[in-house]
Amino acid sequence: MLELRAITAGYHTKAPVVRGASLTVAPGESVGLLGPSGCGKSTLARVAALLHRPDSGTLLLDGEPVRSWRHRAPRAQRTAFGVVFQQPRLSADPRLRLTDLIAEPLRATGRRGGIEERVCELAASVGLTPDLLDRRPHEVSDGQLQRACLARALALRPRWLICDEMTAMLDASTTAALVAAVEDYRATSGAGLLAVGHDQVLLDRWCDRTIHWEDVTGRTTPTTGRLPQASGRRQPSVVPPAGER
Ligand SMILES: Nc1ncnc2c1ncn2[C@@H]1O[C@H](COP(=O)(O)OP(=O)(O)OP(=O)(O)O)[C@@H](O)[C@H]1O
Repeated sequence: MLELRAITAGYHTKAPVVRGASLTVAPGESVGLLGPSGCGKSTLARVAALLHRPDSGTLLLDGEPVRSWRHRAPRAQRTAFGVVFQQPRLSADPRLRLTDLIAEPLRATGRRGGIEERVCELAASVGLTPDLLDRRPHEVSDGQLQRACLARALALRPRWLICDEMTAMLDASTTAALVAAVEDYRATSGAGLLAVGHDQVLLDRWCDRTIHWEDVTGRTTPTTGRLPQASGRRQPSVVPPAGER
């Protein structure tokens, strides 16, 4: 269980951007987090992934309070998370070939043997063809680079996936392919998912439940279900609804 309780966090202690946020993701559950731009979703997602220390509040991982963040967190906790961000070009070292980008977590955790095979397996799981693996980030499209970033996030077989607007820059078919790759991984691993985004249609179709920022900060109860017709936004037919996968 991943539990955030009354988290307050930000970049200046006198002016936190997240105040008293609480949410829970059960093992194997997929939760969508919706909210307007700038409300603090990414900050909260970074707290959940142990990448940003909160000013106050509690993060419980399988019932154990997390006491350290970033490199100070125990390896077993750090590697329990796979994180994919919105902008792959900001999270990929431009000097690395995609094969080395995907292998980064394997090398960082001291794996010696079988790295090449594991990279090939991961690349295939996200739909990256072998010819792309020798290229550097500037030689591939945003969608191809995001596939590599997802493969990197899956490299250590995380128990929790945090996807922070993973598909915001991508077209419908690449979005569908990435969501399918995440769901295939979750189906075999039982990993839980926190998917942050602006697109309620996508999150409703992808996740078991969708929570709104106001709910996370404590005023109403979580919601599920479909976007009202009045929104006027089309549902991307390429992403099967939760429950039909
Ligand atoms: N590293 C940082 N230093 C200072 N302020 C920051 C930093 N990162 C984000 N902020 C500020 O914190 C607030 C919340 O940002 P955050 O990225 O968490 O919001 P968000 O809901 O994810 O937004 P979006 O949907 O546009 O990505 C914003 O006002 C932003 O300007």
